[in-house]
Parts: sequence; C-alpha cells; structure tokens
Amino acid sequence: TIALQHGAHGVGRRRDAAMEKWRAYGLGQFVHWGLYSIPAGEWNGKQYNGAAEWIKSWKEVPATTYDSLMYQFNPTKFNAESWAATAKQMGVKYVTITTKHHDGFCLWPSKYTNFTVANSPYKKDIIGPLVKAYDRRGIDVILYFSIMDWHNPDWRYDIKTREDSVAFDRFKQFTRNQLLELLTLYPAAKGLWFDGTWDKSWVKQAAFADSLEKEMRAMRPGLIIGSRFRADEYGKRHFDSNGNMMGDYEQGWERKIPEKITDVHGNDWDCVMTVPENQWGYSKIWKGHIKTTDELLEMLAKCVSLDGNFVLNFGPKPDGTLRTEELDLAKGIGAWMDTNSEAIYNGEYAGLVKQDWGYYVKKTGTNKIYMLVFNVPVSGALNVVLPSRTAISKVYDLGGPGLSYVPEEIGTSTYFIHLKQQTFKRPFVLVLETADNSKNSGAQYQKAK
Ligand SMILES: COc1ccc([C@@H]2N[C@@H](C)[C@@H](O)[C@H]2O)cc1
Repeated sequence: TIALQHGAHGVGRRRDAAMEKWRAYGLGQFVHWGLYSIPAGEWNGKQYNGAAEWIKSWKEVPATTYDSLMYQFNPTKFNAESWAATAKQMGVKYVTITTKHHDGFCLWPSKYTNFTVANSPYKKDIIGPLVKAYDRRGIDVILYFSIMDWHNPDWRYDIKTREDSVAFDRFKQFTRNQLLELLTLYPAAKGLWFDGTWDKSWVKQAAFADSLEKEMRAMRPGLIIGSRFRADEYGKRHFDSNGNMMGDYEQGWERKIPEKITDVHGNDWDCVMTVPENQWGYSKIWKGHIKTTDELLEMLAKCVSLDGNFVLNFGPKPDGTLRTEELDLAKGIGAWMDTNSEAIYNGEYAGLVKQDWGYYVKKTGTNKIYMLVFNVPVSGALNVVLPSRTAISKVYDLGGPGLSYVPEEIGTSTYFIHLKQQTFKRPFVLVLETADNSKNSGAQYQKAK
C-alpha cells in the first residue's frame, strides 16, 4: 500500500448509530431548487439542451444577467410543510436539499455573500423551514453543497499563477466559513452531500479538504459525508490511491444503478435519480422518457437489494409548488410503500442467486427475506434457490394477508412458488421465512398438489 496522509480514514462500513440509520433508509428524496428554476431551461425563448440547473453555463446567458434573477426570486406559494408532507406520504426516510448549487446562490441568509435569499424579494430563509418541516416528521435532512461556485470571483478551475493561488486561498476560507455556518445554523442536519469537486483547483486541496472534513466531523459527531467531498494527495477521488473509499458512502451512482453486488465493493452507497433523463432543477419542457411509478419502484427495489438507498429528485417550480408529475409519482410510490415498505426499510443484500422475477431483500438482523416481484413468469412459478441446508418455512404475500403459498421443493433448497393469479397491477412482495434444516428438523411442506 501507498503511505497516505489524506486518503480514506476508515476502512469498511461505519458501525455507529447515525450510519446504521442512514444504511436503513432505503428511500430518499432529492430537492433541486434555486434561481435556475426561474428560466427553467429556457432563455430568450430558446431551449437550453443541457440540465436546467446548468443554464448559467450556457453561452447565451450573460453571468450578470443570470445573477440578477435574484431580484425575481419570490416563491410566494412556497410552503415547507407541504413539501415535507408530500415526502412523508411518499415514504421517504431522508431528504437531500440544495443549499447552494454551482451558480452560487444561497437558499439560506449566509453572512459571507450577498448572493442569497436575504437579498431577494422573498427575503426569508428557505433552508431553516425545510429542515424543521422534514425533521419534525422524522425525515432526516442532508444538505447538498456545491464547492464549485460560479458567482464567487475567487473561484478557479485550476491554480496556475500566484494570483490564482491567492484568490483560491480566499475561496477556501469562504467555503469553510459557509460550511461551518450551515452546520451551526442547522444542527439537525445529519450530513452533507457534496458536488462540484472535480476541478483541478479543488482536487489539489487534499490537505485543506481533509482538515476541513475533520473539523466538520468534530463539530457534528456522526455527520455523514459522501465520497465526493475530497481527493487524496495524489488527486484520487471517491477511492484513494490504495482503493479505499473516501468518506462514509459512495456517491458515484448518479442516474445509474449498480448491476451486481460486486459493483459496490461492500460499501454503503446511494443512487440519485432524475424523473426525466437528465433534469435536476425545474425544467418547463421535459423531453424524452419520463419514468413511471413502476419503473421507479423497480429502481428502488434494485438499489435496496444491492445494499444501497434510492434517492428520487424533485425540481420545485419558481413559485414554490411541486409540479403535477412529481406529485403523482409521490402518490404512486407512497401507495405502494403503504403496503410494502417493510421490504424497503432496514433492507440489505440477501446473498441469494438473483432470479428473473425480481429482487431479494433481507431484513437486517433477521432471517426474513422479501421477494420483490416485478416480472411474473408465464409459468406463474417463481424459482427460489436458497443456500444448502436452508429451507423455506413460510411464504406469504405482504399485499394480501390471507394469501399464503406452499412452496414446491424441486431440488435441494430449490423451490417453485406457484402464484395463484396470472395478472398483477403492481409489483408485489412475498415474504420468505427460512429455517435451517441441516438437522432435517426444518418445517416440512406438502408437495404441491
Ligand atoms: C459534469 O457533469 C455533471 C453532471 C451533473 C452535475 C450535478 N450533480 C447532480 C446531483 C445535479 O446537481 C447536477 O447539476 C454536475 C456535473
């Protein structure tokens, strides 16, 4: 191994209560809201074909004109309680909220810049009411923060000259001040979700970022910080020069999901997902494929089955309301969660052979295994292969308490579960209770008639 001062500081999973809670979340919500929500992907009647929250980077948009959007920020219909109520009904256990995106506009009244809500017509703090509304409903809050800040004149993409270095040192202090300010103002926040850390300027700050991370963790014991915050002294990000993960969970899964358990290297991770192909901030026109409730439920199931959390993004409108499509998805997901959330919360990789019908989730600390079924075979028979000397002792359907199944043993620890109906409106969950039958004392079951 390579001697590292600023590489990963822990190997393997954190076992403290805060991280065990994070690991158990299953389902989260992302919220991208800011000045970019006003143009919503359009400028001078032209469609920006990138992600709406990146519109300031479009050559059509003069930076000072973009920044004057601050004087239009006045979400008169913003109501933190209603966003949190929607999220509660959807069944999310945590929310990641943009405090400052790449454009540099702060949704909290930071005292380190004038480019904040305090100087908008709205005037009031947005982050405080959101933290309160979500937290009191038992939804943990993670604060999204972009290191890259297009508004701050001291930001640099790289450090080439003495002047760059002097300016970037000011920028580093500004960044530290804002982060400590956020942790001080919003002590209920459980973690920080960093973005905008790929440029050389920041990648060269291994020592500074490492000491800032240590300072934040000391200030807020249990604080959860992802792998994207800092690079090691060789510029390695997410995984240090020895291949150990930086931070507490892997943040690389943005709009993509791991295929198999070896893709996640035994680490915690979350997948952050957009409803359209690639829009995080509110965009007037959603082009291309818009994901359905069933698609999103399958992504959720896949993430939890592979030891991760699934975080669905919402891009609120400039007036502070949520768009209909997102409210409908929250309702659809929430309805499914009302029946099946026990297969999602406290779920982990079950260690069973993946089958075509869907995903296994093991309830942490129990022998309970959930079968989240998305693809019913024409045979109506769900194949289940358990580790040898393990038997199925009971199978029942979460959706229909009366519905239980008698598995047919077709080989050693190999079964068919014969479904009783052919068509299903929604994905459904069967609960497997397993028993050790090495001493052949396992529960017996009738051979299927
Ligand atoms: C260089 O490519 C990207 C892509 C997306 C991002 C941001 N991360 C997502 C969570 C959104 O905030 C998006 O703007 C940044 C850089």
